[in-house]
Amino acid sequence: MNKRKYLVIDFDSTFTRVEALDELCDIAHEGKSDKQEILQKVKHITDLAMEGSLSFREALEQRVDLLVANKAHLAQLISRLKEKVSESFKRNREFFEKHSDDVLIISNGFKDFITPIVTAYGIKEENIYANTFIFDEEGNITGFDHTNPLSQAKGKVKLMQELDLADGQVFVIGDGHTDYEIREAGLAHKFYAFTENIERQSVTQKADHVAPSFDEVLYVNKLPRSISYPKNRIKVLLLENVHPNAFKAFEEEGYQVELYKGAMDEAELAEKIKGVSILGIRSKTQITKKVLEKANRLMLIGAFCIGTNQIDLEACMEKGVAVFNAPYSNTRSVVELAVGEVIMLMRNLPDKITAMHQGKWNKSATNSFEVRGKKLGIIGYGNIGSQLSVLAESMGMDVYYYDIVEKLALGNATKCTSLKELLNTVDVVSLHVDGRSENKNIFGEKEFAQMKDGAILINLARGSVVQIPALVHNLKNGKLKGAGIDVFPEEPKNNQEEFISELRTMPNVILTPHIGGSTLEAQENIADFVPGKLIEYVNTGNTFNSVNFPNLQLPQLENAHRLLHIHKNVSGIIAKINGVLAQHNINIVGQYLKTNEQIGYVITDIDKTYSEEVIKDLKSIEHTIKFRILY
Ligand SMILES: NC(=O)C1=CN([C@@H]2O[C@H](COP(=O)(O)OP(=O)(O)OC[C@H]3O[C@@H](n4cnc5c(N)ncnc54)[C@H](O)[C@@H]3O)[C@@H](O)[C@H]2O)C=CC1
Ligand SMILES: O=C(O)CCC(=O)C(=O)O
Repeated sequence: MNKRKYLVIDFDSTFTRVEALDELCDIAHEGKSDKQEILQKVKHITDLAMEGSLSFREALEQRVDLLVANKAHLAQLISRLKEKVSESFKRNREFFEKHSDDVLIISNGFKDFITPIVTAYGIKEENIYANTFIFDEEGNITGFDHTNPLSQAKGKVKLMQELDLADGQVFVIGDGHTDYEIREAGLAHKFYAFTENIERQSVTQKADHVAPSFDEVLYVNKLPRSISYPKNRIKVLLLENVHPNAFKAFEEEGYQVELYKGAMDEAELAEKIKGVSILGIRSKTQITKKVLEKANRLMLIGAFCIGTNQIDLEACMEKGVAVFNAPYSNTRSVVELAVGEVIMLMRNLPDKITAMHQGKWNKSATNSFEVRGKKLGIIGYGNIGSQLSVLAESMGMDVYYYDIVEKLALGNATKCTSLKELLNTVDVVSLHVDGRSENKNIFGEKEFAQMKDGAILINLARGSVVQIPALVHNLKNGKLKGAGIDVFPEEPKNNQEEFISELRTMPNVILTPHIGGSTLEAQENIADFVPGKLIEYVNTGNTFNSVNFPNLQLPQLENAHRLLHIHKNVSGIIAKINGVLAQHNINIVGQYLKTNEQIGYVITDIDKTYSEEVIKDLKSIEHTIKFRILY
């Protein structure tokens, strides 16, 4: 038979985010000149007691003496504490209401302010154990009831002995040493160090389990809870120095986040990816089958950039890993760099600048031209290419473009029907195709030969697109006037590795370390955009804008549980899902399906009551890739 489970919960810094006596002191000393000094003293005493370096009785006496508070201050404190209930307790109100017989508040604080706060959550008044203040006739706090065991050292232990909860399992949840003492005395089965508000190493190291939220306690004990999966269990790994806003967004959501400056190679990442639910990368990290094989918990990859050619999107799909990118956030930055390079190269500036640094004064107009009236050829008229078109035209350039799909010309741009036509026509070629595998090496000797003599090449797209030996050859033989290259077939993994390329030291060549999108604005935009997409997928299942999943935009989940089923795209899966639900008499509130060639994604919102059996049956439908429940 399942034993009864008692939850013994601390109040200060656990049920509420704050220490109530600190708050009371703050209220009572409002407007007084020594407020800060007294507050610091009270906080210091609280910390000493929590860490176990000062006996509780002594700490309590010292703090109550410093308070100088009265009943009116207590009323203000209660209003303040109502706003400061810990988030994970707040969202599990239903649990307290339904399990009120098994929840006990045992605190070294005071009933005078604890009772109104916790009873509002359905906790029974008779299950609240705490101290009580003594007041004088004017309502001033003059002391506390010294006979109460909770006002004494090891008070919680004494009280637990008196309570005798031997008919059940006892789980203590708290942030302080006095909570651990119950477990130490053998009066609890487990001590959960609660770290949602404060983490004390002296306490966590003694705990059976560290609980960053109350959801965690409920989850590990298989108790009903308001959210399907504790957010603190979601591990996020961010590589390649993504902007700190991304770290902040995930941390604020309650996830565990780890940040690395550089990229990782396959072996390193295959090791590191274990246990990670969300991976954030930029353009350097290769997500291969080998990495994915080791990714035992991975549900999401965020590309903090535009290109996703570094990710094996199909393998991700087969594993049920959704991928999102930032399709617009850095486009302007790339366009501005392209514009700058067109001007620089037309004026032969890289050579002029190098000469000046060597002390050579070469004032001459030879080989220097305006961009006005020159012909710019854009290959790949997507988000970047078309934006460049507009800016280049505004500088007086004649724009030509070539794309493999039909694209509407912006402004006065001229569409070319073949790559050859474009190459034969223009003075500057700027590459803005994506890094799909078909684009590997598409620009080689044949294409250079089709360019006008003295033309310029700019590649801010992908290093795999241009054949470097052919580029070097055509720079050396003077066919090209110059080049601006930001991306390379082999790029260093981090800023410590050397950049090795035949292009180094070539005349009139701008070499940049893949920084087309590296402006503070772009990185901030990306870090504001991508985490939002990933968090939304975790919380709602929304895949709108995913680059590899069928795109489903979903309504808010209200008063229902959501079943997310990812499966191989074979016929009859939705019928099987509905068959299981019908067999268990479950009412479907809403259902959404989208497929692509490889996978199907079905979302089913159902009434809240169902058994574990339903979940087991849904998970075991043949061809299921991933299944999860959301509430
Ligand atoms: N250097 C850097 O830091 C950055 C580089 N990029 C690169 O720029 C690429 C383009 O970005 P967006 O314009 O946002 O992508 P996009 O997807 O909007 O545009 C790419 C365009 O290229 C066309 N295309 C593909 N292959 C082609 C081919 N062989 N010939 C002609 N057209 C072809 C596509 O049809 C599409 O219209 C990204 O995929 C990424 O690789 C993007 C951002 C920063
Ligand atoms: O900034 C980066 O790391 C990569 C930029 C890029 O190439 C992209 O957005 O596709």
